[in-house]
Amino acid sequence: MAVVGDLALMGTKITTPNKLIGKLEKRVFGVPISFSPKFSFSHNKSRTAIKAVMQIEKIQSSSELKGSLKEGSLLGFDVVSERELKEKGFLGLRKTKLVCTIGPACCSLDELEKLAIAGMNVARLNMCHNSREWHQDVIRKIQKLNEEKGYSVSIMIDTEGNQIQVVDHGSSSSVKAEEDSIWYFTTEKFEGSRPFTIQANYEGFSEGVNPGDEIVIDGGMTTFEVIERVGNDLRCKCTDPGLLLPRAKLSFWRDGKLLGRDYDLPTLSTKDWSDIVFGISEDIDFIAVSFVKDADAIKHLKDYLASKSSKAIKVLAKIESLQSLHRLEEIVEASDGIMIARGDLGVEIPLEQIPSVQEDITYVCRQLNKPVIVASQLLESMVEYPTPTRAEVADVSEVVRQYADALMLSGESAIGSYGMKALSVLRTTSTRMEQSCREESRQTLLHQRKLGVSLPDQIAEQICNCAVEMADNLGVDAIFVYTRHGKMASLLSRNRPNPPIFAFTNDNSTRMALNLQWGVTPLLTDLSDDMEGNVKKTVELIKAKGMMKKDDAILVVSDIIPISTARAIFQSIQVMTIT
Ligand SMILES: Nc1ncnc2c1ncn2[C@@H]1O[C@H](COP(=O)(O)OP(=O)(O)OP(=O)(O)O)[C@@H](O)[C@H]1O
Ligand SMILES: CC(=O)C(=O)O
Ligand SMILES: [K+]
Ligand SMILES: [Mg+2]
Repeated sequence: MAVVGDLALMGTKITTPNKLIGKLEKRVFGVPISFSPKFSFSHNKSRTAIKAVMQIEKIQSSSELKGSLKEGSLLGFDVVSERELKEKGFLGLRKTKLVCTIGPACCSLDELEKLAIAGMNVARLNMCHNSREWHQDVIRKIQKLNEEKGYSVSIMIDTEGNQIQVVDHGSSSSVKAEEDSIWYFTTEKFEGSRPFTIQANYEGFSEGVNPGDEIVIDGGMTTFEVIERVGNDLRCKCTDPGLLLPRAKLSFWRDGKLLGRDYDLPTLSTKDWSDIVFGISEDIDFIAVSFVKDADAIKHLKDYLASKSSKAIKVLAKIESLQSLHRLEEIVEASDGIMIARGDLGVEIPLEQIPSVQEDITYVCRQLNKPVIVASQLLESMVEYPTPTRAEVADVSEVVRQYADALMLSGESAIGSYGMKALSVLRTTSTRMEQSCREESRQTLLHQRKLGVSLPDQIAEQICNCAVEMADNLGVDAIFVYTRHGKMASLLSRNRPNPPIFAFTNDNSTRMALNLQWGVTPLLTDLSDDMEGNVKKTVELIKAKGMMKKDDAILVVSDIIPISTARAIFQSIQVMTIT
């Protein structure tokens, strides 16, 4: 071991394998590692010493490691990551996660397995559609694939939510509204055919709506002008002809602005609660809450889950209304992640605002360390056609360039004829853009919107910020993190490092939650209080699978490991080379 310098902060000796000295001197010590003055490395809490130590040390040869292997130790690599790693090496692992909406076009065991093989990390079930039995069947098929065939696909349910929409427009398919045709909007149920009548789902839909206001269908598919009120009903003229689809969404506008009406509809309806209870009983991993207005519903649901489910089901807030944009930060803070639901968002804000709103939400999520999914119409043309438009590929690339955690398919996989192809377009496009981001050293650009020292746990945040800076500067092959609840893994991911992050956890719900996190490959394994033992064991297991070779360099970050005797919490960064 060679001593290359003191880290002035703590007077800790920094030691490093000889191979890395050159790189270290030039690239780590050449670039100042800055620490916030607020940050203190060592302080005492009553009866608990918290100590953060940064050490770089060489871990010795494989024969030494072998001795620490416990018989029967397992390393929960999913078959897809394992294959990808063997084929493409550490740097070839895709970082951006992929979510697929499951629907009639992809719900057989065989089709679900094909999606899993093609890289689906999370399966989304939209509770707006289909029966309870259908959803249960899909969930069980995915769990069967995970258990019996070694995949690791997380399951998300997406609530129906409360929104104003068409329940009946006189047809089971789409209906054309012609220019100047007169239509009746009502909540009254009608039997059989009643031409030019649209039944809305909510009694109060016309409250506060005046003659002269506009009803916009599905964000601009068709537009009507209100001519008169007849009781609760509205008589309207079609001013912009177009299509009325089943379950089309209605929004109300005055003088070019959305009519901001508080409908007094709860974010989670009775049906949503019943779907949530169902989801808990089926052991799902994520609940995406539709039409979130503020943080209250999210907090309420999280409290409920904490009391009802032993597993940590993650709650994602869908940003798809104007109201949610006004309360963005509090919603992001309260939730475990965000979905930018561009479909409904485009009903509430002008379409040209979506790209910048998407960028802003993505930025807030990274600052607050919450994973973010960009959803809807990424490859919409592929619902019908086998190739995407160039503009769609450019959109997907832009999402990847913005470092969103995940991309989502909706109709493309649920009802489209080319779901597998669409997933493969997401995979190849994201891999390509990730590669060019690395090549162009976009880290520099990334740092222009520098991560602040903003999170409550400053020690963990600083350790992870420094660890990623080191990992990139040293050009290590992988980052290993040992984490029980996934916090350190997500803090590393937040910095969007060049090398992949292998997150070793002993908690299966942490593993399934990390499936949504950019650049993280979660692995289920036993963890003991002996940090050194954990590292040795996992390295050896990965070596045994032929995934690591001599001279590979790995940066190791450990989460909070209680050392029983000292009652201390120990967090560290280590660098090791495989000999
Ligand atoms: N489980 C399902 N069964 C039948 N059709 C489905 C199912 N899931 C999705 N679809 C179909 O796929 C299309 C797109 O799916 P998705 O649910 O993602 O869109 P969405 O309506 O924009 O979502 P949301 O209602 O959450 O805003 C839907 O219009 C629906 O026709
Ligand atoms: C995904 C979704 O709910 C939307 O885009 O509206
Ligand atoms: K939904
Ligand atoms: Mg929606």
